[in-house]
Amino acid sequence: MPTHVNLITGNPNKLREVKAILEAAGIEVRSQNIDLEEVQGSIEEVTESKCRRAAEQAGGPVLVDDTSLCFKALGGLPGPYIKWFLQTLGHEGLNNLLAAYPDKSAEAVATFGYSAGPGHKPILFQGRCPGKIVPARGPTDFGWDPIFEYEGKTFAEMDKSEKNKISHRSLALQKLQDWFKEQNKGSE
Ligand SMILES: O=c1[nH]c(=O)c2ncn([C@@H]3O[C@H](COP(=O)(O)OP(=O)(O)OP(=O)(O)O)[C@@H](O)[C@H]3O)c2[nH]1
Ligand SMILES: [Mg+2]
Repeated sequence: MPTHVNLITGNPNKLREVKAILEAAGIEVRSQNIDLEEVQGSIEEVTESKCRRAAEQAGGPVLVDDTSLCFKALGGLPGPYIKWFLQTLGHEGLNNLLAAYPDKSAEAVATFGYSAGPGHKPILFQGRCPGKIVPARGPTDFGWDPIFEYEGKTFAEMDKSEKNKISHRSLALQKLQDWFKEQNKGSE
C-alpha cells in the first residue's frame, strides 16, 4: 500500500468522499486542483486522457476520478458528459430527458485512473452502482445525488457514510486498494 495518493480534482465533494473511503484504510489523500482539458470519447478514453494529463502537469504519481451517469433508455448517455448536461438542464431537465421512456433505470459509474508518473500508462478501476432517475429529493450540495435513487433512497437522502458504503466511488476505490495490495505482494 502506498502511504498516500495525490488526487487531482477540482471537485471538493469528490475529495471529501475519496478521503473518507481511503483514509479509513490508512491511505492519506493529498490533492491538487489542476484544471485538466477533458476530451470526448468512451468513459475509459476520457479517464485515461485525463489521467495522462494530470500526471504530466503534476509531474508525479496521480489519481483521478471521472464520474459518469448513464441512462439505460438513452444507450448510456449522458455518460461522461453528465457535468455539462447537469449544468445546462438541471435536475428537472435530466428527468425530462427520460419523459418519453418508461425505463428510468441508470448507472452511476466512477472510473479512477492511477498513473505512476508522466509517460506511465494509466491503470483504470471502475465501480458501477445501479439505480433510477427520480424527481429531486434531499439536499442539493452534490451534483446529481438528489435525482439518483438506490434501493428507495436518493444518494442525497443518505448519510454520507451510507452512500460511501455502496456507491460507485467506493466500489471503484475497493478495486484500487485490492490492486495496491497485489503490488505490495509482488515487491515483498
Ligand atoms: O451527485 C453526484 N454524486 C456523485 O457521486 C458524483 N460524482 C461526480 N458528480 C458530478 O458529475 C459530474 C462528473 O464530472 P467529472 O467527473 O469531470 O467531475 P468534476 O469536473 O466535477 O471534477 P474533476 O474532473 O476535477 O475531478 C460533475 O458534475 C460532478 O459534480 C457527482 N454527482
Ligand atoms: Mg471534470
